[in-house]
Amino acid sequence: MTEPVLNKEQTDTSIRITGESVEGQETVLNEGALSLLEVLCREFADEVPKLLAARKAKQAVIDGGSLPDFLPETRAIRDGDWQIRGIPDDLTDRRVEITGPVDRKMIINALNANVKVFMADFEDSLAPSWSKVIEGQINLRDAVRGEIEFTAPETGKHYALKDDPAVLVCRVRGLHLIEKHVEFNGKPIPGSLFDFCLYFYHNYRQLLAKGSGPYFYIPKLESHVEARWWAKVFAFVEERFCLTPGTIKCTCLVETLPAVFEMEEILYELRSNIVALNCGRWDYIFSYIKTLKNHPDRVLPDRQAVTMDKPFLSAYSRLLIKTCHKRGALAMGGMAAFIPAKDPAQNEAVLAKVRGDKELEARNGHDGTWVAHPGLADTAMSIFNEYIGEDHVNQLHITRDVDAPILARDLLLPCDGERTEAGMRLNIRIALQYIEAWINGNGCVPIYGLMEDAATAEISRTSIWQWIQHKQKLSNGKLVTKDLFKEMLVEELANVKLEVGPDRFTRGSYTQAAVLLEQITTSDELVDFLTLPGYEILTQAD
Ligand SMILES: CC(=O)SCCNC(=O)CCNC(=O)[C@H](O)C(C)(C)COP(=O)(O)OP(=O)(O)OC[C@H]1O[C@@H](n2cnc3c(N)ncnc32)[C@H](O)[C@@H]1OP(=O)(O)O
Ligand SMILES: O=CC(=O)O
Ligand SMILES: [Mg+2]
Repeated sequence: MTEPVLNKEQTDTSIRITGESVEGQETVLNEGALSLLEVLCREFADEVPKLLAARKAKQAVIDGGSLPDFLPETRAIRDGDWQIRGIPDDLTDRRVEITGPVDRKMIINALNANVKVFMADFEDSLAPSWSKVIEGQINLRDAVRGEIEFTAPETGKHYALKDDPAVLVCRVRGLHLIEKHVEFNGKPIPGSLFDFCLYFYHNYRQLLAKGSGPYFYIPKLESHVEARWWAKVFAFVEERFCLTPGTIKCTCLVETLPAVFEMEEILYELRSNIVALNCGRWDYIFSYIKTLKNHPDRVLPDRQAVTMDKPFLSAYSRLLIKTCHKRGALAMGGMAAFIPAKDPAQNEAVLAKVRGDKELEARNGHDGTWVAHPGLADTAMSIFNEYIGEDHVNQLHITRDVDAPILARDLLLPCDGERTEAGMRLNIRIALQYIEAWINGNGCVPIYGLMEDAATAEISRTSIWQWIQHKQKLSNGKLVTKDLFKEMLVEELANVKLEVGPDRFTRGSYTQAAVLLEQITTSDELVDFLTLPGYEILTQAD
């Protein structure tokens, strides 16, 4: 049965759609979905600015010289004997998950890849223009119904789902992002509520009917109070749709420094709905820079030197595993940013790096990992197969009980490594090219053989900001200043022009990207997320 269609600005609810019409939007912006969106906004939207303000208040204390620590007031939760509610059958084996934006062709490729799960991303890898967000929901709706097909206009190649596709998990936007094309009572609504509402509403019945369920990845949480907000959203929706409590399942990324100190509490707040935590290492590194931005002894080296074997990152991975397994939750690893190279010899080197990274995760006791590209799925799969063995489907039995306790100071250890001119210039070129892609609607791009998305690019631009603020000397003795950065920016913009060629450069928005990069790198206040000013540019014509 088709539901009534609502056109731009014509709802009888307090929800107002201000975005331009997108082809096919009537299938996802229908009366039922908008009516759920309205109640969700009425119940929960007002709390989001308060949660964001609480982040700022906590940050002010750390900026004043304190370091993050485990919370004394929640000790009883950490000491208590409790478990999460349980893991549905189709989420017990997550040894390899592919991630990718909600582009139609990529969704089909991802669901067909040799992986257990596909994380369909409205976050780090998506520049959330109105059309991309709506098309993404249409694509996922079609995918859930097994009706997704695509023919590439350039090649004529036809894409369709194979039998037995990967399990679908939808990553919604973080709490800091708004969806400005939808207003509730005259104000833009939280992007997270929009993504959650549409994916849930259009797919929960079909997913449950085939033995799966409405599964979500929740990004960039900073506290258990934010987790409580999500728990309330889930419980509210379950009750409204007469679903058994715990039908909605989520995996939370632990990808901010504040959140690593509240992992037990996050699991506890969401214990009815949560099945796993995930080491979102790239945002975590970005958050380490951001959270400790006033601490001169915590300045990071070149981005390439910040690898998962560094003590502070190793402590993060091991504590996450220990915490999850104690509570019956899975502990997912993260993303190696390498992507396959066309040249076979170079590709061997890429696969060796991916193998090393995945072995470290599997050896630590992670239950699964992420790959950015189907060409890496077999490599990750073979490593996790080896560690998980024939008798298990995950590593929940690895409790890490014999490890020495992991303390706050382990999570906060400074990271050694050089700060080089080459590293600074590379950060500039990466940030420039990524911002240029993002403001033109492409949230994930290959740059110099690596996958770059919002999280990796944040590291590049905040590293430079941090080096300027803390008057770092590069390994060649040069002092990092705003002026040095500006000089390098001009030079690296010229280098990017040489690399991409004059045609691409002229067609693109590199100068606009350089202006934004200069603003956010030389401002004394650290801009919270590059996607906030980026979103203004991305949507300025709307
Ligand atoms: C920090 C984090 O949050 S990590 C999570 C967010 N990041 C991501 O999800 C990264 C997703 N990955 C990607 O977007 C892409 O792999 C990129 C942009 C890095 C590279 O893309 P491309 O340059 O197009 O890769 P390439 O040309 O090698 O692709 C080959 C094929 O694999 C497909 N492919 C590549 N990556 C993916 C993916 N993640 N999912 C599905 N299909 C993919 C391409 O669509 C292409 O298909 P085709 O041969 O049918 O045309
Ligand atoms: O979302 C993942 C990350 O590494 O950031
Ligand atoms: Mg992230």
